[in-house]
Amino acid sequence: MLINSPYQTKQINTLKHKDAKTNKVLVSFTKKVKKVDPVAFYQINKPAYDGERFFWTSPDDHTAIVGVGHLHTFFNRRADDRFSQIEAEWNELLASAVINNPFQAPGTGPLLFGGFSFDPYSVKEEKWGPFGDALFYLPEYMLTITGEDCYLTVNLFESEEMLPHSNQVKKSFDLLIDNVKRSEITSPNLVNKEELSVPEWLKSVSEVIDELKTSGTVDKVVLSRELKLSFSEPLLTDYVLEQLNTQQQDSFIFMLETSDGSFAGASPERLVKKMNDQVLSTSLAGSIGRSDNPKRDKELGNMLLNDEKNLFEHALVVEMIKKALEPYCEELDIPNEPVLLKTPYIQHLYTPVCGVSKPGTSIFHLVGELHPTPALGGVPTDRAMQIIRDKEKMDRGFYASPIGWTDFQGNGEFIVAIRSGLLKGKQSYLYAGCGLVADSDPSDELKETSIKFQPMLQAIGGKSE
Ligand SMILES: C=C(O[C@@H]1C=C(C(=O)O)C=C[C@H]1O)C(=O)O
Repeated sequence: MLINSPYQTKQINTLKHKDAKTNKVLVSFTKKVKKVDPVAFYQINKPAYDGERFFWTSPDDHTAIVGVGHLHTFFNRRADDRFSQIEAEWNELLASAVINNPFQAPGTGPLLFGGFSFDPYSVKEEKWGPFGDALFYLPEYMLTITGEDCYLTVNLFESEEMLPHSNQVKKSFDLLIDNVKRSEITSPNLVNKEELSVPEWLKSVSEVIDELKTSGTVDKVVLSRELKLSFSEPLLTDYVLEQLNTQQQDSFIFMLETSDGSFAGASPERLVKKMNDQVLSTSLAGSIGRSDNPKRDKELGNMLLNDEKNLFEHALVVEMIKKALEPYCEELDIPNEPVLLKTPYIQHLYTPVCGVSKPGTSIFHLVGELHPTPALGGVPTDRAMQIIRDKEKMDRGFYASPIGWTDFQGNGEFIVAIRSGLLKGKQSYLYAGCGLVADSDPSDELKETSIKFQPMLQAIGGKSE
Protein backbone atom coordinates (compact mmCIF):
# COMPACT_ATOMS: atom_id res chain seq x y z
CA MET A 1 0.00 0.00 0.00
CA LEU A 2 1.03 3.58 -0.55
CA ILE A 3 1.29 4.30 3.10
CA ASN A 4 3.72 1.41 3.58
CA SER A 5 6.21 2.74 1.15
CA PRO A 6 8.76 4.69 3.23
CA TYR A 7 9.59 7.04 0.37
CA GLN A 8 6.02 7.90 -0.32
CA THR A 9 4.94 8.35 3.27
CA LYS A 10 7.62 10.97 3.70
CA GLN A 11 7.12 12.67 0.38
CA ILE A 12 3.35 12.76 0.52
CA ASN A 13 3.40 14.46 3.90
CA THR A 14 6.02 17.01 3.09
CA LEU A 15 5.16 17.83 -0.49
CA LYS A 16 1.41 17.66 -0.60
CA HIS A 17 -0.33 20.89 -1.63
CA LYS A 18 2.94 22.73 -2.00
CA ASP A 19 2.44 25.73 -4.20
CA ALA A 20 4.00 25.43 -7.60
CA LYS A 21 5.06 29.06 -7.35
CA THR A 22 7.73 28.26 -4.75
CA ASN A 23 11.20 27.32 -5.89
CA LYS A 24 9.97 23.74 -6.40
CA VAL A 25 9.33 22.39 -9.84
CA LEU A 26 6.92 19.74 -10.98
CA VAL A 27 8.63 16.39 -11.47
CA SER A 28 6.68 13.64 -13.18
CA PHE A 29 7.51 9.98 -13.76
CA THR A 30 5.55 7.59 -15.96
CA LYS A 31 6.11 3.85 -16.10
CA LYS A 32 4.31 1.02 -17.86
CA VAL A 33 2.79 -1.34 -15.27
CA LYS A 34 0.68 -4.47 -15.28
CA LYS A 35 -2.99 -3.85 -16.00
CA VAL A 36 -5.09 -3.31 -12.88
CA ASP A 37 -8.76 -2.67 -12.23
CA PRO A 38 -9.35 1.13 -12.41
CA VAL A 39 -12.00 1.07 -9.66
CA ALA A 40 -9.54 -0.79 -7.38
CA PHE A 41 -6.88 1.84 -8.12
CA TYR A 42 -9.41 4.53 -7.21
CA GLN A 43 -9.69 2.89 -3.79
CA ILE A 44 -5.98 2.86 -2.90
CA ASN A 45 -5.03 4.26 0.43
CA LYS A 46 -8.61 4.90 1.43
CA PRO A 47 -9.71 6.85 3.48
CA ALA A 48 -6.63 9.10 3.30
CA TYR A 49 -7.48 10.15 -0.24
CA ASP A 50 -11.25 10.54 0.20
CA GLY A 51 -12.22 13.83 -1.45
CA GLU A 52 -9.04 13.87 -3.56
CA ARG A 53 -9.83 11.54 -6.42
CA PHE A 54 -11.11 11.55 -9.96
CA PHE A 55 -12.22 8.85 -12.34
CA TRP A 56 -12.84 8.84 -16.09
CA THR A 57 -13.63 6.18 -18.66
CA SER A 58 -14.40 6.72 -22.30
CA PRO A 59 -16.57 4.15 -24.08
CA ASP A 60 -15.16 4.38 -27.59
CA ASP A 61 -11.41 4.20 -27.13
CA HIS A 62 -11.54 2.22 -23.85
CA THR A 63 -9.45 4.77 -22.00
CA ALA A 64 -9.57 4.96 -18.21
CA ILE A 65 -7.83 7.70 -16.24
CA VAL A 66 -7.89 7.62 -12.45
CA GLY A 67 -6.18 10.14 -10.19
CA VAL A 68 -5.67 10.06 -6.42
CA GLY A 69 -4.27 12.82 -4.21
CA HIS A 70 -4.31 16.49 -5.15
CA LEU A 71 -0.81 17.72 -5.84
CA HIS A 72 -2.10 21.04 -7.11
CA THR A 73 -5.57 22.57 -7.45
CA PHE A 74 -6.64 25.12 -10.05
CA PHE A 75 -9.77 27.01 -9.01
CA ASN A 76 -11.63 30.15 -10.02
CA ARG A 77 -14.97 31.83 -9.60
CA ARG A 78 -17.16 34.13 -11.69
CA ALA A 79 -14.37 34.79 -14.18
CA ASP A 80 -15.15 35.81 -17.76
CA ASP A 81 -11.82 34.39 -18.85
CA ARG A 82 -11.93 31.19 -16.78
CA PHE A 83 -10.92 28.98 -19.75
CA SER A 84 -7.83 31.02 -20.60
CA GLN A 85 -7.00 31.54 -16.90
CA ILE A 86 -6.81 27.82 -16.19
CA GLU A 87 -4.84 27.26 -19.39
CA ALA A 88 -2.33 30.00 -18.49
CA GLU A 89 -1.78 28.59 -14.97
CA TRP A 90 -1.34 25.09 -16.36
CA ASN A 91 1.17 26.25 -18.98
CA GLU A 92 3.09 28.18 -16.34
CA LEU A 93 3.39 25.06 -14.20
CA LEU A 94 4.43 22.93 -17.17
CA ALA A 95 7.07 25.41 -18.33
CA SER A 96 9.49 24.42 -15.55
CA ALA A 97 8.36 20.78 -15.22
CA VAL A 98 10.79 17.87 -15.43
CA ILE A 99 8.87 15.12 -17.22
CA ASN A 100 10.14 11.56 -17.39
CA ASN A 101 7.75 9.93 -19.81
CA PRO A 102 9.25 7.90 -22.65
CA PHE A 103 5.84 6.68 -23.87
CA GLN A 104 4.12 9.83 -25.14
CA ALA A 105 0.81 7.98 -24.87
CA PRO A 106 -2.18 10.39 -24.64
CA GLY A 107 -3.47 10.70 -21.07
CA THR A 108 -0.13 9.84 -19.41
CA GLY A 109 2.36 12.13 -17.64
CA PRO A 110 1.24 15.31 -15.92
CA LEU A 111 -2.45 15.84 -16.62
CA LEU A 112 -5.22 18.16 -15.48
CA PHE A 113 -8.61 16.71 -14.69
CA GLY A 114 -11.67 18.78 -13.82
CA GLY A 115 -14.23 21.06 -15.31
CA PHE A 116 -16.07 24.35 -15.48
CA SER A 117 -19.45 25.31 -14.05
CA PHE A 118 -22.36 25.59 -16.46
CA ASP A 119 -22.89 29.33 -15.90
CA PRO A 120 -20.66 31.58 -13.79
CA TYR A 121 -23.45 34.18 -13.66
CA SER A 122 -26.28 31.99 -12.35
CA VAL A 123 -27.57 32.10 -8.76
CA LYS A 124 -25.01 30.30 -6.60
CA GLU A 125 -26.05 27.58 -4.18
CA GLU A 126 -23.86 26.70 -1.24
CA LYS A 127 -23.82 23.01 -2.08
CA TRP A 128 -21.79 23.72 -5.25
CA GLY A 129 -19.36 26.05 -3.42
CA PRO A 130 -16.29 23.75 -3.47
CA PHE A 131 -16.53 23.45 -7.27
CA GLY A 132 -16.46 27.19 -8.04
CA ASP A 133 -16.61 28.08 -11.74
CA ALA A 134 -13.50 26.14 -12.66
CA LEU A 135 -11.93 23.29 -10.71
CA PHE A 136 -9.03 21.16 -11.93
CA TYR A 137 -6.58 18.83 -10.20
CA LEU A 138 -3.09 17.72 -10.95
CA PRO A 139 -3.02 14.33 -9.16
CA GLU A 140 -0.17 12.79 -7.17
CA TYR A 141 -0.80 9.29 -8.52
CA MET A 142 -2.53 8.49 -11.76
CA LEU A 143 -3.41 5.31 -13.59
CA THR A 144 -4.00 5.45 -17.35
CA ILE A 145 -5.37 2.50 -19.29
CA THR A 146 -5.50 2.68 -23.07
CA GLY A 147 -6.62 -0.63 -24.58
CA GLU A 148 -4.25 -3.29 -23.25
CA ASP A 149 -1.61 -0.81 -22.03
CA CYS A 150 -1.50 0.44 -18.48
CA TYR A 151 0.67 3.28 -17.14
CA LEU A 152 1.31 4.75 -13.73
CA THR A 153 2.28 8.41 -13.41
CA VAL A 154 3.61 9.89 -10.17
CA ASN A 155 3.82 13.68 -9.84
CA LEU A 156 5.56 15.65 -7.10
CA PHE A 157 7.02 19.08 -6.45
CA GLU A 158 10.75 18.98 -5.86
CA SER A 159 13.38 21.65 -5.27
CA GLU A 160 16.01 21.87 -8.01
CA GLU A 161 18.79 20.59 -5.74
CA MET A 162 16.81 17.46 -4.84
CA LEU A 163 16.09 16.52 -8.46
CA PRO A 164 18.83 13.87 -8.76
CA HIS A 165 17.26 12.01 -5.79
CA SER A 166 13.69 12.08 -7.02
CA ASN A 167 14.44 9.12 -9.28
CA GLN A 168 13.91 6.96 -6.20
CA VAL A 169 10.20 7.39 -6.68
CA LYS A 170 10.27 4.85 -9.53
CA LYS A 171 11.20 2.06 -7.09
CA SER A 172 7.81 2.28 -5.44
CA PHE A 173 5.76 1.87 -8.64
CA ASP A 174 5.47 -1.90 -8.62
CA LEU A 175 4.85 -2.02 -4.89
CA LEU A 176 1.95 0.35 -5.34
CA ILE A 177 0.46 -1.58 -8.26
CA ASP A 178 0.84 -4.95 -6.49
CA ASN A 179 -1.28 -3.67 -3.65
CA VAL A 180 -4.22 -2.51 -5.73
CA LYS A 181 -7.23 -4.54 -4.58
CA ARG A 182 -10.98 -3.97 -4.86
CA SER A 183 -12.70 -3.52 -1.53
CA GLU A 184 -16.26 -4.56 -0.72
CA ILE A 185 -18.74 -1.69 -0.73
CA THR A 186 -22.43 -1.68 -0.01
CA SER A 187 -25.11 0.92 -0.51
CA PRO A 188 -26.97 2.71 2.26
CA ASN A 189 -30.78 2.78 2.47
CA LEU A 190 -32.69 5.31 0.45
CA VAL A 191 -34.99 7.11 2.89
CA ASN A 192 -36.50 9.90 0.81
CA LYS A 193 -36.90 10.92 -2.82
CA GLU A 194 -38.16 14.40 -3.66
CA GLU A 195 -38.74 15.92 -7.10
CA LEU A 196 -38.15 19.59 -6.55
CA SER A 197 -41.15 21.79 -7.43
CA VAL A 198 -42.62 19.91 -10.42
CA PRO A 199 -45.68 22.22 -10.81
CA GLU A 200 -43.43 25.27 -10.78
CA TRP A 201 -41.12 23.66 -13.33
CA LEU A 202 -44.04 22.83 -15.64
CA LYS A 203 -45.21 26.44 -15.38
CA SER A 204 -41.73 27.65 -16.36
CA VAL A 205 -41.71 25.21 -19.31
CA SER A 206 -45.06 26.57 -20.54
CA GLU A 207 -43.89 30.17 -20.19
CA VAL A 208 -40.73 29.43 -22.15
CA ILE A 209 -42.71 27.66 -24.88
CA ASP A 210 -44.99 30.73 -25.13
CA GLU A 211 -41.94 32.94 -25.55
CA LEU A 212 -40.51 30.58 -28.19
CA LYS A 213 -43.82 30.76 -30.08
CA THR A 214 -44.35 34.49 -29.92
CA SER A 215 -41.21 36.53 -29.33
CA GLY A 216 -39.29 35.78 -32.50
CA THR A 217 -36.06 36.40 -30.57
CA VAL A 218 -35.29 32.89 -29.36
CA ASP A 219 -35.47 29.46 -31.09
CA LYS A 220 -34.48 26.97 -28.40
CA VAL A 221 -34.01 26.89 -24.62
CA VAL A 222 -32.95 23.90 -22.51
CA LEU A 223 -34.64 23.79 -19.08
CA SER A 224 -33.59 21.36 -16.40
CA ARG A 225 -34.82 20.21 -13.02
CA GLU A 226 -33.51 18.59 -9.85
CA LEU A 227 -34.26 15.45 -7.86
CA LYS A 228 -33.12 15.25 -4.24
CA LEU A 229 -32.43 11.91 -2.56
CA SER A 230 -31.68 11.26 1.10
CA PHE A 231 -29.91 8.18 2.47
CA SER A 232 -29.54 6.59 5.87
CA GLU A 233 -25.73 6.88 5.63
CA PRO A 234 -23.35 8.87 3.42
CA LEU A 235 -23.18 7.41 -0.06
CA LEU A 236 -19.72 6.14 -1.04
CA THR A 237 -18.36 7.37 -4.36
CA ASP A 238 -16.69 3.96 -4.92
CA TYR A 239 -20.12 2.34 -4.80
CA VAL A 240 -21.57 4.77 -7.34
CA LEU A 241 -18.62 4.24 -9.69
CA GLU A 242 -18.91 0.50 -9.45
CA GLN A 243 -22.61 0.71 -10.37
CA LEU A 244 -22.10 3.16 -13.24
CA ASN A 245 -19.28 1.00 -14.60
CA THR A 246 -21.46 -2.06 -14.83
CA GLN A 247 -24.69 -0.34 -15.89
CA GLN A 248 -23.58 2.39 -18.32
CA GLN A 249 -20.78 0.95 -20.41
CA ASP A 250 -21.72 2.95 -23.50
CA SER A 251 -21.28 6.29 -21.76
CA PHE A 252 -18.40 8.38 -20.43
CA ILE A 253 -18.24 7.70 -16.71
CA PHE A 254 -16.80 10.40 -14.51
CA MET A 255 -16.30 11.31 -10.87
CA LEU A 256 -14.78 14.52 -9.53
CA GLU A 257 -14.36 14.58 -5.76
CA THR A 258 -13.93 17.54 -3.43
CA SER A 259 -13.55 17.53 0.34
CA ASP A 260 -17.25 18.45 0.54
CA GLY A 261 -19.13 16.66 -2.21
CA SER A 262 -18.46 14.73 -5.41
CA PHE A 263 -19.85 15.13 -8.88
CA ALA A 264 -20.58 11.93 -10.81
CA GLY A 265 -22.29 10.82 -13.97
CA ALA A 266 -22.52 8.68 -17.08
CA SER A 267 -22.81 11.00 -20.07
CA PRO A 268 -23.24 9.91 -23.69
CA GLU A 269 -22.30 13.40 -24.95
CA ARG A 270 -18.79 14.37 -26.01
CA LEU A 271 -18.12 18.11 -26.17
CA VAL A 272 -14.70 17.87 -27.81
CA LYS A 273 -11.75 15.54 -28.13
CA LYS A 274 -8.35 16.67 -29.40
CA MET A 275 -5.55 14.23 -30.25
CA ASN A 276 -2.62 16.06 -31.86
CA ASP A 277 -4.41 18.17 -34.50
CA GLN A 278 -7.46 15.88 -34.88
CA VAL A 279 -10.63 17.40 -33.43
CA LEU A 280 -13.88 15.57 -32.79
CA SER A 281 -17.06 17.11 -31.42
CA THR A 282 -20.64 15.85 -31.41
CA SER A 283 -24.12 17.14 -31.66
CA LEU A 284 -26.37 15.06 -29.43
CA ALA A 285 -29.88 16.46 -29.23
CA GLY A 286 -33.35 15.11 -29.94
CA SER A 287 -34.59 12.22 -27.81
CA ILE A 288 -37.06 9.36 -27.63
CA GLY A 289 -37.46 6.43 -25.21
CA ARG A 290 -36.39 2.78 -25.67
CA SER A 291 -38.48 -0.37 -25.74
CA ASP A 292 -37.61 -3.90 -24.58
CA ASN A 293 -39.30 -5.14 -27.73
CA PRO A 294 -36.65 -4.85 -30.53
CA LYS A 295 -39.28 -4.16 -33.21
CA ARG A 296 -40.86 -1.35 -31.19
CA ASP A 297 -37.43 0.01 -30.28
CA LYS A 298 -36.57 0.25 -33.97
CA GLU A 299 -39.90 1.94 -34.71
CA LEU A 300 -39.20 4.51 -31.99
CA GLY A 301 -35.76 5.14 -33.51
CA ASN A 302 -37.28 5.66 -36.97
CA MET A 303 -39.88 8.03 -35.53
CA LEU A 304 -37.08 10.09 -33.99
CA LEU A 305 -35.06 10.13 -37.23
CA ASN A 306 -38.09 11.56 -39.05
CA ASP A 307 -39.52 13.87 -36.39
CA GLU A 308 -39.38 17.50 -37.48
CA LYS A 309 -39.33 19.01 -34.00
CA ASN A 310 -36.38 16.85 -32.93
CA LEU A 311 -34.54 17.33 -36.24
CA PHE A 312 -34.87 21.10 -35.81
CA GLU A 313 -33.55 20.96 -32.21
CA HIS A 314 -30.66 18.84 -33.44
CA ALA A 315 -29.82 20.99 -36.47
CA LEU A 316 -29.48 24.08 -34.24
CA VAL A 317 -26.73 22.29 -32.31
CA VAL A 318 -24.90 21.13 -35.46
CA GLU A 319 -25.00 24.67 -36.84
CA MET A 320 -23.58 26.21 -33.68
CA ILE A 321 -20.77 23.62 -33.41
CA LYS A 322 -19.87 24.29 -37.04
CA LYS A 323 -19.70 28.06 -36.40
CA ALA A 324 -17.67 27.59 -33.20
CA LEU A 325 -15.10 25.25 -34.76
CA GLU A 326 -14.70 26.86 -38.20
CA PRO A 327 -12.24 29.56 -37.10
CA TYR A 328 -10.05 26.93 -35.39
CA CYS A 329 -10.07 24.14 -37.98
CA GLU A 330 -8.61 23.81 -41.48
CA GLU A 331 -11.35 21.47 -42.57
CA LEU A 332 -14.57 20.19 -41.04
CA ASP A 333 -16.40 17.03 -41.91
CA ILE A 334 -20.10 17.02 -40.95
CA PRO A 335 -22.56 14.39 -42.23
CA ASN A 336 -25.81 15.81 -43.65
CA GLU A 337 -28.09 13.61 -41.57
CA PRO A 338 -27.96 12.47 -37.95
CA VAL A 339 -27.89 8.81 -36.91
CA LEU A 340 -29.18 7.21 -33.69
CA LEU A 341 -27.17 6.86 -30.49
CA LYS A 342 -28.81 4.43 -28.08
CA THR A 343 -28.19 4.27 -24.33
CA PRO A 344 -30.00 1.85 -21.99
CA TYR A 345 -32.95 4.21 -21.30
CA ILE A 346 -33.08 6.66 -24.19
CA GLN A 347 -32.08 7.15 -27.82
CA HIS A 348 -30.80 10.39 -29.33
CA LEU A 349 -30.04 11.98 -32.67
CA TYR A 350 -26.28 12.06 -33.11
CA THR A 351 -24.00 13.86 -35.59
CA PRO A 352 -20.20 13.60 -35.30
CA VAL A 353 -18.20 16.70 -36.30
CA CYS A 354 -14.54 16.06 -37.27
CA GLY A 355 -11.85 18.58 -38.10
CA VAL A 356 -8.14 19.29 -38.26
CA SER A 357 -7.12 22.09 -35.93
CA LYS A 358 -5.06 25.08 -37.02
CA PRO A 359 -1.64 25.46 -35.39
CA GLY A 360 -1.79 27.10 -31.96
CA THR A 361 -5.30 25.86 -31.16
CA SER A 362 -5.61 24.41 -27.66
CA ILE A 363 -8.35 22.24 -26.22
CA PHE A 364 -9.21 25.12 -23.85
CA HIS A 365 -9.92 27.39 -26.86
CA LEU A 366 -12.25 24.75 -28.25
CA VAL A 367 -14.04 24.14 -24.94
CA GLY A 368 -14.46 27.91 -24.42
CA GLU A 369 -15.96 28.36 -27.89
CA LEU A 370 -18.25 25.35 -27.74
CA HIS A 371 -19.69 25.71 -24.24
CA PRO A 372 -22.64 25.96 -23.87
CA THR A 373 -23.87 24.33 -27.07
CA PRO A 374 -27.61 24.60 -27.78
CA ALA A 375 -27.89 20.98 -26.57
CA LEU A 376 -27.73 22.39 -23.02
CA GLY A 377 -28.15 26.17 -23.45
CA GLY A 378 -30.16 27.34 -26.44
CA VAL A 379 -30.28 29.61 -29.50
CA PRO A 380 -29.26 32.40 -29.44
CA THR A 381 -26.96 31.56 -26.55
CA ASP A 382 -27.11 34.83 -24.59
CA ARG A 383 -30.90 35.12 -24.60
CA ALA A 384 -31.28 31.41 -23.78
CA MET A 385 -28.86 31.70 -20.83
CA GLN A 386 -30.83 34.67 -19.51
CA ILE A 387 -34.08 32.69 -19.74
CA ILE A 388 -32.45 29.70 -17.99
CA ARG A 389 -31.30 31.99 -15.14
CA ASP A 390 -34.79 33.52 -14.82
CA LYS A 391 -36.87 30.35 -15.17
CA GLU A 392 -34.87 27.51 -13.62
CA LYS A 393 -34.18 29.39 -10.39
CA MET A 394 -31.47 26.93 -9.42
CA ASP A 395 -27.72 26.56 -9.67
CA ARG A 396 -26.81 23.89 -12.23
CA GLY A 397 -23.31 23.86 -10.73
CA PHE A 398 -21.28 21.42 -12.84
CA TYR A 399 -24.35 19.72 -14.36
CA ALA A 400 -24.34 20.20 -18.17
CA SER A 401 -20.85 21.68 -17.99
CA PRO A 402 -17.57 20.66 -19.69
CA ILE A 403 -15.77 17.98 -17.65
CA GLY A 404 -12.61 16.26 -18.78
CA TRP A 405 -8.85 16.21 -19.01
CA THR A 406 -5.88 17.55 -20.88
CA ASP A 407 -2.36 16.15 -20.74
CA PHE A 408 1.00 17.92 -20.92
CA GLN A 409 1.10 17.38 -24.69
CA GLY A 410 -2.21 19.20 -25.26
CA ASN A 411 -4.26 16.09 -26.00
CA GLY A 412 -7.53 15.80 -24.15
CA GLU A 413 -11.23 15.21 -24.09
CA PHE A 414 -14.19 17.03 -22.52
CA ILE A 415 -17.72 15.77 -22.27
CA VAL A 416 -20.98 17.52 -21.47
CA ALA A 417 -21.68 16.44 -17.89
CA ILE A 418 -25.31 15.30 -18.20
CA ARG A 419 -26.97 12.21 -16.60
CA SER A 420 -25.17 13.40 -13.51
CA GLY A 421 -25.52 14.37 -9.88
CA LEU A 422 -23.88 15.88 -6.84
CA LEU A 423 -23.23 13.39 -4.01
CA LYS A 424 -22.96 15.19 -0.71
CA GLY A 425 -22.88 13.03 2.40
CA LYS A 426 -26.36 11.61 3.00
CA GLN A 427 -27.85 13.77 0.23
CA SER A 428 -27.68 13.46 -3.53
CA TYR A 429 -28.95 15.93 -6.12
CA LEU A 430 -29.62 14.62 -9.62
CA TYR A 431 -30.21 16.80 -12.69
CA ALA A 432 -31.96 16.34 -16.03
CA GLY A 433 -33.06 18.73 -18.75
CA CYS A 434 -34.72 18.90 -22.15
CA GLY A 435 -34.56 21.08 -25.21
CA LEU A 436 -37.65 23.27 -25.72
CA VAL A 437 -38.71 24.63 -29.10
CA ALA A 438 -41.96 26.34 -30.14
CA ASP A 439 -43.90 23.08 -30.59
CA SER A 440 -42.72 21.29 -27.43
CA ASP A 441 -45.29 19.84 -25.05
CA PRO A 442 -44.70 20.33 -21.28
CA SER A 443 -45.91 16.86 -20.20
CA ASP A 444 -43.72 15.12 -22.82
CA GLU A 445 -40.75 17.12 -21.57
CA LEU A 446 -41.49 16.12 -17.98
CA LYS A 447 -41.47 12.45 -19.05
CA GLU A 448 -38.22 12.94 -20.98
CA THR A 449 -36.48 14.41 -17.94
CA SER A 450 -37.76 11.49 -15.81
CA ILE A 451 -36.07 9.08 -18.23
CA LYS A 452 -32.87 11.12 -18.12
CA PHE A 453 -32.71 10.77 -14.30
CA GLN A 454 -32.63 7.00 -14.67
CA PRO A 455 -28.89 6.30 -15.18
CA MET A 456 -27.89 8.06 -11.96
CA LEU A 457 -31.03 6.98 -10.12
CA GLN A 458 -30.30 3.35 -10.85
CA ALA A 459 -26.65 3.76 -9.87
CA ILE A 460 -27.30 5.48 -6.55
CA GLY A 461 -30.86 4.30 -5.91
CA GLY A 462 -29.70 2.34 -2.92
CA LYS A 463 -32.03 -0.02 -1.13
CA SER A 464 -35.48 1.39 -0.45
CA GLU A 465 -36.55 0.96 3.15
C1 LIG B 1 -30.30 18.11 -21.08
C2 LIG B 1 -30.04 16.80 -21.18
O1 LIG B 1 -29.80 16.19 -22.39
C3 LIG B 1 -29.60 16.94 -23.57
C4 LIG B 1 -30.85 17.24 -24.27
C5 LIG B 1 -31.36 16.39 -25.24
C6 LIG B 1 -32.71 16.66 -25.84
O2 LIG B 1 -33.33 17.67 -25.48
O3 LIG B 1 -33.17 15.87 -26.67
C7 LIG B 1 -30.62 15.29 -25.65
C8 LIG B 1 -29.36 15.07 -25.21
C9 LIG B 1 -28.66 16.09 -24.43
O4 LIG B 1 -27.96 16.96 -25.26
C10 LIG B 1 -29.94 15.92 -19.99
O5 LIG B 1 -29.71 14.73 -20.14
O6 LIG B 1 -30.10 16.43 -18.87
